Amino acid sequence: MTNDQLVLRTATDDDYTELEAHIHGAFLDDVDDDTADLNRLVFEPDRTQLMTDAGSIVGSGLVITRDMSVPGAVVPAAHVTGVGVAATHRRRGVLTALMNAMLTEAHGRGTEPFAVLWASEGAIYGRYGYGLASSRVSYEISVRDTSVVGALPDGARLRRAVTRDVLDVIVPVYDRIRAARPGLSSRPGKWWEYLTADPKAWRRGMTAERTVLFEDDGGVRGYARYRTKAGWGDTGPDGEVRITELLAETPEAHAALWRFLTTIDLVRTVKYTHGPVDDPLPHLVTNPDGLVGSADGSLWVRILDVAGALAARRYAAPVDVVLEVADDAFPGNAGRWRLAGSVESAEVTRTDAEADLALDVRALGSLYLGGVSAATLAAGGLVTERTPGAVARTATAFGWHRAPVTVEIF
Ligand SMILES: CC(=O)SCCNC(=O)CCNC(=O)[C@H](O)C(C)(C)COP(=O)(O)OP(=O)(O)OC[C@H]1O[C@@H](n2cnc3c(N)ncnc32)[C@H](O)[C@@H]1OP(=O)(O)O
Repeated sequence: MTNDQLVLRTATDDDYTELEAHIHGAFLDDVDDDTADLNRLVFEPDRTQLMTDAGSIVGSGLVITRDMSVPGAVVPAAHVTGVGVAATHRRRGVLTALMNAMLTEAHGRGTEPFAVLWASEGAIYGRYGYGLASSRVSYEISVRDTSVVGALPDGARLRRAVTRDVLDVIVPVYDRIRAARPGLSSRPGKWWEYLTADPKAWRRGMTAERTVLFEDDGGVRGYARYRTKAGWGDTGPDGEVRITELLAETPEAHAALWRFLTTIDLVRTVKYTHGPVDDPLPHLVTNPDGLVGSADGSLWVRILDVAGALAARRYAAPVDVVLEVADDAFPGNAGRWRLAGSVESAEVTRTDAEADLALDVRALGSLYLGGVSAATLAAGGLVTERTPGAVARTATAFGWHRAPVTVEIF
């Protein structure tokens, strides 16, 4: 027994200031005067769940309304963030209550067939039906050992700018790339304003953010947002470039942006933490050994509506398969589903037919963005093959020609 007076409720606009302090506290930080109002730009109080104790906030979970690209489609997805429980109130089920409330609200809308989040710690979210669905590659590039060489194509040029001054040209580039790349999120409303606000507190010892644009006859075809830091060591200059995001629509733009970033005078190290696992960079540099890359998990997907989610995406090869799904939290997802899909269309219906594959909703979340193979999960015992050959067929169909990537931690 405790003396807690815990109340679970939806936030209002008036909760903002206390909520900011609470979330910063949960993440071991203080609210900075410069940034205190920034999150308000993207705050959705009516989708924010709070736990209060005697009226004070002790737990939070935010859902943000955005779309996410999936194989062959762009789908509304509940973007879950701002999860924090006060250190005084941990390990007694507050997160579980908040997560149930967030997922129930998103499920009840009927428009978001899945929820997605970045985990602060990978051990937390599997229990709520989230599956690890993508990885990112973090590069630390020693530019003395490797770089991208070559010249700008005729008619092409690079231009440097303050990011906020060139939103009119980079937003369309982002949106065109996003439409075809699983894992990228829409940036509706004030998202761009928020992401490019560039307050000092976000710089962590680096310069203000700059953007380099690649332009050719077709207009702006790629950009990289980045910061620099001067440094001097015993053997001379030791500067650093940190890339915020790099997006290119053409091979020329991709190569030119990386060439620029890996050949800036006085720079010895280039860091980027949002590389896609299928980035051509290792094949372009003069020496791939100079690219120190480590992959770790990024997006976690929770399927809220099996039929809606599977019908929303497309499949790399024709597939006709019966999936038997287990889902304790949302029983409407459980049972057998027949998926008939291809690159053009997908249909999902309830069926009594024998299952070809059996899997938990968590495994389905891992498969959803096309970044984790059904064969990998089957090898781990997380997908069970009931019909011989079903894993191979499903692995091919659920895969995609571009790996999921996310260039922003939301
Ligand atoms: C999407 C995002 O926003 S990610 C950010 C998550 N937030 C943070 O990391 C901030 C610091 N941490 C916290 O605020 C809290 O510890 C939280 C939110 C991670 C967990 O909140 P709690 O209220 O303690 O979780 P709750 O008591 O509901 O735990 C539910 C289960 O998760 C487990 N769990 C909770 N946190 C962790 C963790 N960090 N690592 C492993 N297991 C965990 C609990 O042991 C419990 O397990 P059980 O179901 O087997 O009993």
